[in-house]
Amino acid sequence: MELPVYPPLPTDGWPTPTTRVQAETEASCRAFFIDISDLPQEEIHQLQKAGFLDQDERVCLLKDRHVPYLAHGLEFLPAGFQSMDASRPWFIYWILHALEILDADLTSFKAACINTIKRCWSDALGGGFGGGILQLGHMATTYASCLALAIIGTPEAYDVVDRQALLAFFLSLKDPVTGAFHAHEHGEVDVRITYCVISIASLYGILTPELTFGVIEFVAACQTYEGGFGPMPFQEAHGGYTFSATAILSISNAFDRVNIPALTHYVAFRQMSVEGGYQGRTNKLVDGCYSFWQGAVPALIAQYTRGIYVSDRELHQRYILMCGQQIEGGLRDKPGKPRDHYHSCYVLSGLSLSQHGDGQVPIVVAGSPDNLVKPTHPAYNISPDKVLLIQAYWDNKASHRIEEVVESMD
Ligand SMILES: CC(C)=CCC/C(C)=C/CC/C(C)=C/COP(=O)(O)OP(=O)(O)O
Ligand SMILES: [Zn+2]
Repeated sequence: MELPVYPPLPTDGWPTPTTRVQAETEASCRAFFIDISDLPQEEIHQLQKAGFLDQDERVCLLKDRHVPYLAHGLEFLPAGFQSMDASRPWFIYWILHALEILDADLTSFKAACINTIKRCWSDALGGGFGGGILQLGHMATTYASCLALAIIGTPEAYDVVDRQALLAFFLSLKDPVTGAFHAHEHGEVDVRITYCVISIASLYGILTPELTFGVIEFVAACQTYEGGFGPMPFQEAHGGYTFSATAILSISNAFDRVNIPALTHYVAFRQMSVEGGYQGRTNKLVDGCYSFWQGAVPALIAQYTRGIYVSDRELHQRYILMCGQQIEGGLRDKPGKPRDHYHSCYVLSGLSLSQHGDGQVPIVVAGSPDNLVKPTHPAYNISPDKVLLIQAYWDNKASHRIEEVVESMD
């Protein structure tokens, strides 16, 4: 008689449920990796008619379907998204950024986006932008609001932000023990929220020593034995936090404070060898949003990886194009999952980074050459031009202010 194994193994023949779902995911991706040379001519014609293949039988980014899906999301959300009423600035950021990557015209949305974000400022409730009108200010929705205004990129948009009130809001949520930041009063403290503060403060010209005090020490303490970063010291490394930590280090020019070879190893091994996309953490499944959260790291550390860009960019783009697109428009986590605006934003951001790298490596465009999209800044995830524009805007204001003071002294 065969002896039992404690605890009992699953009865479906797989050693663990994790092994089973990984194998299922690989199989579902393989089904999408069409080898054109294997297809009958009739099927090729159908895929060309559907817009998925171009005349030369190369896979296409369905720009003409993603743009209307995204634009429609600003004006209408299905009932199933009701719980997202506390995420209005997030929708605005996700959609505007995805549209800017696709080089769509944002003009007709700008005024209503500015009006919505303006009304989310939470004056009576302690400052910050909330997730909706009359909602408590929160660091994550403040981050999304300020990024959306930076994408809109006009003085009217920038001036929605009272920078002194914003700085006061940030400082009110600084944790005196760790130097990191709370998401809201009594809320969680982690490296993601700290990234929200550091990136917005650096875009809005308010990155003061009081704000940055202790931040790099906190970030360095979040690096784990795997080489990635967790939300807090001694917690599991994950793509969302690894991006946040790496972007803070990039903005602060502080890579000398962490173990870069370990980080390089971590991010290189989060790219899945069969699927081509990224997993969020070790032994978990591929997901399109990590095309950005993990996929930004090779760009952020490119100058420290001895001329090697630590991502297989062709394989990555194959995952995005063949597994990440919904044929009706919109992008997704993986085959079998429905499209949504969060994934549309981060899958396209990941595609852009995979194509452009850190801006110093040659561009790689998999599939049709028309798949080329606009670049995104790997640390801020808005257009690099919009980063320069907003930073120049505050610099100019500061120099005008200095001129006024000097003139008043004459
Ligand atoms: C700047 C900013 C707002 C950053 C957000 C970063 C981010 C995406 C964090 C993810 C947090 C997390 C622990 C997800 C795990 O979810 P899961 O267990 O469902 O997913 P998994 O299986 O892929 O790990
Ligand atoms: Zn995801």
